[in-house]
Amino acid sequence: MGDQHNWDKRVQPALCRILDANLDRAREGMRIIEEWCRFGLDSAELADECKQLRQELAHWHTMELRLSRDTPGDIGTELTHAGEEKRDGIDSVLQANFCRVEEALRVLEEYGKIYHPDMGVSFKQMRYRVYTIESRLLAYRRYQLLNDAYLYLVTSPSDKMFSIVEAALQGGLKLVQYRDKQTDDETRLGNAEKLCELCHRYDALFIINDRVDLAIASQADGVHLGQKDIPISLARQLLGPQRIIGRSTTNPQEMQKAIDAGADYIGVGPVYETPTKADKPAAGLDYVRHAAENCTIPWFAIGGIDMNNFDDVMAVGGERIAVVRAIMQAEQPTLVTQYFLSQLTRVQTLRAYNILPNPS
Ligand SMILES: Cc1ncc(COP(=O)(O)OP(=O)(O)O)c(N)n1
Ligand SMILES: Cc1nc(C(=O)O)sc1CCOP(=O)(O)O
Ligand SMILES: [Mg+2]
Repeated sequence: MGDQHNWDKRVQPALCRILDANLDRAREGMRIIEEWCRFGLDSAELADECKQLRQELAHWHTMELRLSRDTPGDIGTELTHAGEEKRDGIDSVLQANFCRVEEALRVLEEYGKIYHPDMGVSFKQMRYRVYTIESRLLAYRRYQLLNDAYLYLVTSPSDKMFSIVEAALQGGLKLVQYRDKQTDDETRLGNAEKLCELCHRYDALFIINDRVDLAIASQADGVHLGQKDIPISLARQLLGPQRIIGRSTTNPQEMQKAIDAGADYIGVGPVYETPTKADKPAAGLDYVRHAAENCTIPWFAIGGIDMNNFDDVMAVGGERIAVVRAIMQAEQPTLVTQYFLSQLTRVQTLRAYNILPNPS
């Protein structure tokens, strides 16, 4: 009986300290995530969900738990590891804090079960809500980046592929597609993983041409499918709602079908004949005009676009462009990227002020 009493006297304060420390950890982590949802993504809905979770955590953070705190006597305050000091960008801040919150909630769930009958279930539910926020936040961010991307680089095989892509990213590019019809799958997967890491380092989206399996394996942000690739509905089943799916279109019927099937963006082309896709006859500027008037999702004019004919594409309503050779074969990919981006912004601004008439 005496032993039991002594044991309880030791366990109870330790339990309270564990719960107090992990409630703090979870609340702080949630706050960091909430700030990004609010100021970085402008998402009132996600910020509100984070806030509600913080409030539920606060509800469990009772005076008894707070009073158990003994910071000077906590041997853990001195313990850090290298990973805590290093953050490469927003993604790594968010990832670190999601891990922190999820771990803390797991600790709260396990130890909470012996402190209060409702604690285990409550923290388990919170942990699943955090997983959902994590997935939604990733998807939200992807779609926001897609919406903001006006220039799309589609790669072609080159010994200098990585340095060209990096140069374009340094110029401000935010959307890259890995297109490679020549290499074996092992090399393709290796290239895709490397490009994905590179793009994410620059906060840019990474899409894979044709191959859903490689998109999943390389953690790409999405896939681009042509008319002869698998249907969008199947790709959606495989990729889920959080990854981007693009579709090539050559005429108004294909455009409408892609929109109805749930494509996130479409390619509109080939605007001009192009050696990069020699087997496809040009769809021409009329199709660009049609897309400008009717397309309800982001669309990229593609095929033979360069600095010389850029204005012609804009004159019929072009808003976003996708290019291969114009950047992959440029002597100065950073400068060409900057040129296109500045021109695309200029067109947007002139249209917003009605200075550049919208084509009829
Ligand atoms: C942005 C963009 N638009 C169109 C295409 C062409 O896709 P597809 O018709 O499947 O032809 P391939 O590129 O696979 O030869 C694209 N890749 N990207
Ligand atoms: C890959 C591709 N798809 C096209 C389509 O219209 O579907 S045109 C194209 C190639 C575009 O290359 P470049 O910018 O070198 O002309
Ligand atoms: Mg294809």
